[in-house]
Amino acid sequence: MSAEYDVIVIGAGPVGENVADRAVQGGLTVALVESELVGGECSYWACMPSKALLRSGEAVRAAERLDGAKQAVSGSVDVAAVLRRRDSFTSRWDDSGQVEWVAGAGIELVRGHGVISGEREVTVRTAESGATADAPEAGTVLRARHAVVVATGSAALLPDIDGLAEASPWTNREATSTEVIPPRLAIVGGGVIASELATAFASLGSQVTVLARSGLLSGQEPFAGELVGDALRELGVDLRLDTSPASVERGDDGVVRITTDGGDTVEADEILVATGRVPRTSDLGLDSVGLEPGAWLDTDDTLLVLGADGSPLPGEWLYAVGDANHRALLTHQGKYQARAAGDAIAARANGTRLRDEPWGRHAATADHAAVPQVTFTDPPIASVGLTAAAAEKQGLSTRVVDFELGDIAGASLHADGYRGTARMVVDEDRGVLVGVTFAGPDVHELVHSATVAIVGEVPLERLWHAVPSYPTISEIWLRLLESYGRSNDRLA
Ligand SMILES: Cc1cc2nc3c(=O)[nH]c(=O)nc-3n(C[C@H](O)[C@H](O)[C@H](O)COP(=O)(O)OP(=O)(O)OC[C@H]3O[C@@H](n4cnc5c(N)ncnc54)[C@H](O)[C@@H]3O)c2cc1C
Ligand SMILES: NC(=O)c1ccc[n+]([C@@H]2O[C@H](COP(=O)([O-])OP(=O)(O)OC[C@H]3O[C@@H](n4cnc5c(N)ncnc54)[C@H](O)[C@@H]3O)[C@@H](O)[C@H]2O)c1
Repeated sequence: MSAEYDVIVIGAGPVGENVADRAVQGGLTVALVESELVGGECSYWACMPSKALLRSGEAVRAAERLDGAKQAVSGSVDVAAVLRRRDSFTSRWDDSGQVEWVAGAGIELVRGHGVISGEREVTVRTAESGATADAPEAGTVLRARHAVVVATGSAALLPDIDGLAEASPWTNREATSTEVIPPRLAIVGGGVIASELATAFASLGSQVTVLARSGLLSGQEPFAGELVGDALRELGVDLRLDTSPASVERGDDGVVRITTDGGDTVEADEILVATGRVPRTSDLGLDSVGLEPGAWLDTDDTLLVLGADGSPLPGEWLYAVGDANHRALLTHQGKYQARAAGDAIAARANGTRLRDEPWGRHAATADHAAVPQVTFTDPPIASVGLTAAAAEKQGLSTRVVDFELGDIAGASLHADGYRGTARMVVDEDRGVLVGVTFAGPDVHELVHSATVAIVGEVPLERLWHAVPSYPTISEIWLRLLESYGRSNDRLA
């Protein structure tokens, strides 16, 4: 069986859904191929359930930090209610709502595992078709008139640790969909997933031990990891930094015993691996078009896949968006790429003008300059652009300004004993911001102001005229600019 469409998208996560939608809006016909649930990792095992597991504990602690409110808080988080709320956000792992959206958007959903079987050709394997990795030809063949888009996302990386694979470790999937809060949970890793899920499970009553090879959140400003580390310790988490498991064993009693590289032993009921991601490109037929199976897919800024010679494949037909291209492993950034790619495919197909210059409609320029991220720890870390260290590494002439958030009137009103730090990194040659980090309670929503300033390349002289309201935490902007200006001609 075969069928022809203008565009075939492999993977119906948030990013695949968006690229398909944009291509349809550009007047093209689109088949969207999905092997599991429409909505992808983000909806069912990542962003949504993890935030649902975190939010109730955060709300309770926010009240506990505030005199007058803390007296109203009795008891602890209701675990069963939190799990019910998580279940409602994942629609109990039922994708019919998203399937309905796909149909309403005019996209043709094809269930099954998509494999690139040649130029502009995808073979979809289903259990019924009898196709296998060795005999993929038994599947349904889809042909694309214009483009094939890889939006297959990423999966948890399982590090090569003696005994780990045999110990039935949890990945983000088991952790975010669990019905049981393990009394003792060991988490391997010190990045965003480890920090968020340590916060969530400690709030839900687990005794959590974190084994992190380096510090916490090491890709972010150093004060972020320090603040989150202190908060995790206050939640009772046993933080073992500069530590990795040397071996892991699950005994007949079900208990996981971890021997660390320092020779210590940690016992736990479950072990969660949060040590990074691998692309879901190993069984995707990449070798059929000269690409390396299992690798992240490099792209240009219109998201066209680049071959080994650094140029798009002949005929410019293969795109990669979202986690699969490793530009930024974040839903919002993948969806931004999807808008650029979907519109670029339509422009190329319709022969209309391609705006692929930096910051043009069809170029994902922000991936290089202004990627925002909120780490939903308690307190959260909200950052965009470059850290001070990354800016220095790029050879920029920078000035770094820090200010304690607790010294802002709005912050001290917001929570008693408010503790947090903000940093802005200024490119001194251009007089604009290249990076901003806020670390403190309820800073999540502040980050978009910084994103606008960076993307708009707003000169600091002009930013000075963006007056934050009193008494809000946004007054951090005034304090950062005052601190910068007092010893700098630009704002003197
Ligand atoms: C625990 C956790 C928490 C996170 N929290 C956040 C957050 O708060 N905010 C944020 O921005 N990001 C967060 N992320 C990252 C976010 O989940 C990813 O960046 C996002 O899911 C990427 O979207 P995607 O569409 O590229 O891939 P995915 O969401 O992984 O979707 C890919 C889809 O492709 C399908 N697929 C794969 N291969 C094939 C094939 N061959 N044929 C057919 N279908 C296929 C898969 O079944 C899946 O449905 C989190 C990640 C984790 C693990
Ligand atoms: N709120 C959000 O935006 C959010 C939430 C979760 C995940 N994500 C995305 O998911 C991606 C993956 O997150 P992640 O936390 O898995 O990866 P990561 O790359 O951020 O962190 C991996 C961590 O594991 C540690 N590590 C690696 N091997 C180890 C070992 N053998 N022993 C001990 N520690 C080890 C590393 O030192 C590092 O701290 C992130 O890049 C992020 O973009 C985003």
